[in-house]
Amino acid sequence: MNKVSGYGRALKIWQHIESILQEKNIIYCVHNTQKAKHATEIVKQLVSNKETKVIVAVGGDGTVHEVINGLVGSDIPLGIIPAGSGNDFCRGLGIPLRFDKALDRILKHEVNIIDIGCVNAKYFATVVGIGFDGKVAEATNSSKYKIFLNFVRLGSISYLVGVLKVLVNYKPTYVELDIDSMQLKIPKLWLVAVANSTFYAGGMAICPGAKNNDGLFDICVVQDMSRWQLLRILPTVFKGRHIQHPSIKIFRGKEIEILSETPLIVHGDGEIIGETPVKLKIKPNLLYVV
Ligand SMILES: Nc1ncnc2c1ncn2[C@@H]1O[C@H](COP(=O)(O)OP(=O)(O)OP(=O)(O)O)[C@@H](O)[C@H]1O
Repeated sequence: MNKVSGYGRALKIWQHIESILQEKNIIYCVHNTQKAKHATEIVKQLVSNKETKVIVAVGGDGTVHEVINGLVGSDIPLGIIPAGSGNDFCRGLGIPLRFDKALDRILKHEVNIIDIGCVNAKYFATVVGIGFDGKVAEATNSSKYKIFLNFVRLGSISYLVGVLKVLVNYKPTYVELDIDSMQLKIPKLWLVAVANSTFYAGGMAICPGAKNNDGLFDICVVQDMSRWQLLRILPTVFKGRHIQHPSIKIFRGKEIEILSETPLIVHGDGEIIGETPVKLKIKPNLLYVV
């Protein structure tokens, strides 16, 4: 449980969840994260305990990201109580965003297996974003407006505000992109989004065809566009209609490498994970989820 997720929302949600668990006489044990990346350490310990039946992340996509990085390779399933700002992993899996419904789903215990992405030896569940996207994640995660928007229960639009802020000064750059055996040279790249599931940034359907059980990444490349054009297509991303624009291309592949003239910020599941160059690989059927 990450009480920082959703700027305090997670703690309130957990209190409700705990009373339901007690009412239903369900045996559980709660571990609170004390710092960034702590969830990975906690989960690594839990997977070696034979009593562990399900590991439930109570938090946002950042918490899920950390939990996955401790859980992959284990056959213990992951459940999620969405309590963050974006909750895009849940959207992609069809997990209800209401905590009580999400708990009902966990308690039904219908186990599915999904693919997981690997980026420079770290795992991610939803989308890795490079370039403009990385910059937006960086600006949003450390912003005061994210705190405010969470406070007024509008956390999911904080990434949208980040987009508008970064758009003013961001300069597209030259990038080389290898997708399996295909090589692309892109002179004015805004962003590359490599998706294991459809959504990022609080419900934007960046790769509307991405499925987390097909053994493939969907890759969205946005290039050679004016700021004004980018701004105009932004609302269409929520329905995935941006892919009809001639400057936006969707590819599919299993192994991707991205090289750039200047280092570009990379996020995975909304968490900053480094800079280019990056190598990505899909890992089919790696994570059990309920
Ligand atoms: N005790 C803690 N103190 C400070 N930060 C923490 C603590 N525990 C976890 N974190 C960090 O909190 C960050 C935010 O968590 P999370 O992503 O779950 O919430 P969110 O940002 O509100 O949601 P979303 O990612 O869906 O927008 C993560 O990067 C995680 O490393």
